[in-house]
Amino acid sequence: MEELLDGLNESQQQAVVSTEGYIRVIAGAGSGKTRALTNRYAFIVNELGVDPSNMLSVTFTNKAANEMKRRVKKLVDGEQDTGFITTYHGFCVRVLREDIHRLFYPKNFIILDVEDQKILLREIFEDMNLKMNDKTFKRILDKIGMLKGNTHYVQQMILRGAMPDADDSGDLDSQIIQRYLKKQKRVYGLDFDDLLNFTFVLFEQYKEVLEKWQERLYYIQVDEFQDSSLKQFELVKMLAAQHGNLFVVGDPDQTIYEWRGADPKYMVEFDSYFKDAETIFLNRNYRSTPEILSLGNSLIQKNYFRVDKDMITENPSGVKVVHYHGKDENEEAKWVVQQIQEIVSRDGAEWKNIAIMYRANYLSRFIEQELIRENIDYTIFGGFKFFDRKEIKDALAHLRMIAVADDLSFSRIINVPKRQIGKKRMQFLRAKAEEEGLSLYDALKKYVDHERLLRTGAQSFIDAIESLKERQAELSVSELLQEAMQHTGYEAYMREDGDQERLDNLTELLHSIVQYEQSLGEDILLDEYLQMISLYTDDDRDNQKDSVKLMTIHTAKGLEFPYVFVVGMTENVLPNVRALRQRKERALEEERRLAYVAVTRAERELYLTESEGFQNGGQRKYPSRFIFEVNEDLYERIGQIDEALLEEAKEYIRASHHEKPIGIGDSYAKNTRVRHPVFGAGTIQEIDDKKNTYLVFFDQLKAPRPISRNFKKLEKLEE
Ligand SMILES: Nc1ncnc2c1ncn2[C@@H]1O[C@H](COP(=O)(O)OP(=O)(O)OP(=O)(O)O)[C@@H](O)[C@H]1O
Repeated sequence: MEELLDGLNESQQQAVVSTEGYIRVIAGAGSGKTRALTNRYAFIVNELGVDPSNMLSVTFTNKAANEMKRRVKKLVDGEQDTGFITTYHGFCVRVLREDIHRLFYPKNFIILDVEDQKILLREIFEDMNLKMNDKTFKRILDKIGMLKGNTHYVQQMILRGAMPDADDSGDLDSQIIQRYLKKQKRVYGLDFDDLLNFTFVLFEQYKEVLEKWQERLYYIQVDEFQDSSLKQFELVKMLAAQHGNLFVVGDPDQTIYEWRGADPKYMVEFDSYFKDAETIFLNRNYRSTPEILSLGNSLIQKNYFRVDKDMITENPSGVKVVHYHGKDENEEAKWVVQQIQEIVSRDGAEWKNIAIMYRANYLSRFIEQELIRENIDYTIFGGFKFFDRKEIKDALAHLRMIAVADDLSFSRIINVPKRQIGKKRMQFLRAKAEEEGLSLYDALKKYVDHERLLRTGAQSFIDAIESLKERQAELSVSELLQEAMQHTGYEAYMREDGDQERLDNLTELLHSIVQYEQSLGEDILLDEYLQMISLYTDDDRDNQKDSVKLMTIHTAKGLEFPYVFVVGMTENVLPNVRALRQRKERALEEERRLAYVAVTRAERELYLTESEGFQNGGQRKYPSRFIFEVNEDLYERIGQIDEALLEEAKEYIRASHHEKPIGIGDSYAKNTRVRHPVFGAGTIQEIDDKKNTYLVFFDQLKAPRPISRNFKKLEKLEE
């Protein structure tokens, strides 16, 4: 027990031992929530004697899940199954693998990523003789996403047997979408939205399945809860209903996915959903110097819709934060790269200790050019879609052929390398498969001696796959992949192709599997591996190489680096002008939270940079309002901003957007009784006009808290 509490502060310890009931932990940036969550998991297993299969631990990414598994394994008996440390989607896959047959889907359904979705759409476009381009794809994918915003469509997909022929009566887009659903059903593929929706439908229609999971999961904990969507919240709420143990951790100030449905409200109003909910605050930051933290605090205070909480730190003082202003993009890039070189030679820092962050992918370009010029090795996180690369998808399709032999994987590799099975022969196979209700692979096996398939590589392909299928149990996943690449001739084909980068990528894939096998310390099953990979998203790339790391702020979530550069801090970029146009003041707050996330990634030194010039639309570039919002004493400025430009910038900012959200809360008099969504009831003790705050003495807290007068959720209590 001591071991699990050792080195934790009082609030962290409280979080670890709070196992029963509904509990929310509001944990600020760098406050050690990962450590608290991991130790809590171990506490429940080791000290309460609960089996890990009775516990669900939801993380935001697969990478976070793997990291947590690794840490948990060190604390609990290594043999324990940690399969329920997973993402929302990963959990849904578990549920569906057990019971999806009730919805007339096979248990080995496949998971479709965006690339797979595009392949299906491409086929449809071909069938319908339509021209395709990226824009149409995106439009259709967006529409499909909208259709899948609720569960109504699921009913249509789960009807027993094949779906009826596409109805060609609607407009073109809806015809495409109908065909898409039908194709999806044919390959038994579920995309990310389906995973959640099918789970909901399953739970709704088969109460016993829901009850089974409710019964099984005694303890549920959720990380990054501020970024949960309504559906995700409902899912955990439903699951926790039986045993009533739901523990959520998050930081409302770091909600950065509102644009895709996340809502910090479930965190902020947690106690209105669950009456006896307890709240624990983690507000000691272990990551950053006081200089960096104060700047973060000063920035995020400008948000109206938030729970007021200042982070504190006992870390030793460091250097001041720097705002660099350059005369043009070139100068900005040069300055950043020069600083990086200085940091390395001055502090003996490693390249990988340095991160460059930006609001949008395209902003990496000007920095990249300079890094290349100076011969500095760098890696782009996220933007580089490793698992979307052709050779990687091909390699994984081979593994899928061994595991499920689904039509998508089959179509992908049957003629790579060339086996003389082109369009015509594929049409023949498709027709046979359709007529007889077979998969393409089964149709190939059945008709391999048919004259249409003579003089093709069909037989040797079948032999290779079948022999690997037989040996599946005795080989590890990495061995299977290696053998598949050899026996099917894929590796030889790659070698002939001569693209070294592709070969390197294949080696890297193999390497990553070996590493994964080793880090888990247990054998993984092929099915499990494939499932994990198909749930991977861009956020999950891990990279230990000693190189400077470049990434968008979204990708930086949850990470930390000794030295951080936030580049392109220009008005209209951060805050992003399009987001502002679409969602007005809500977006401005989200943009500010993004800036806050970026700033709070830094441990020792933080640099905010921007430069003059013109934006794409011809608009003059101004420094971001977020720089002006921060108290000036908190940073040092390098580079001269002309008076005129400064005035122009401030005028532009004043004029362009609402200064304050509409409908700000009323003004209350001294001694008014109020209710706060997190702190509960309290009395206004004083009003500070200068800071525009109320000093409120909350009944359940020992010291008063300053609450912004603009905070909308401070309600008057009628007593
Ligand atoms: N009790 C502690 N004593 C010393 N260091 C700690 C303690 N708790 C956490 N840390 C360290 O503080 C840093 C931040 O912790 P962690 O990454 O868990 O923060 P977080 O709350 O997830 O942050 P964020 O939400 O900003 O991503 C880590 O380097 C961690 O090792």
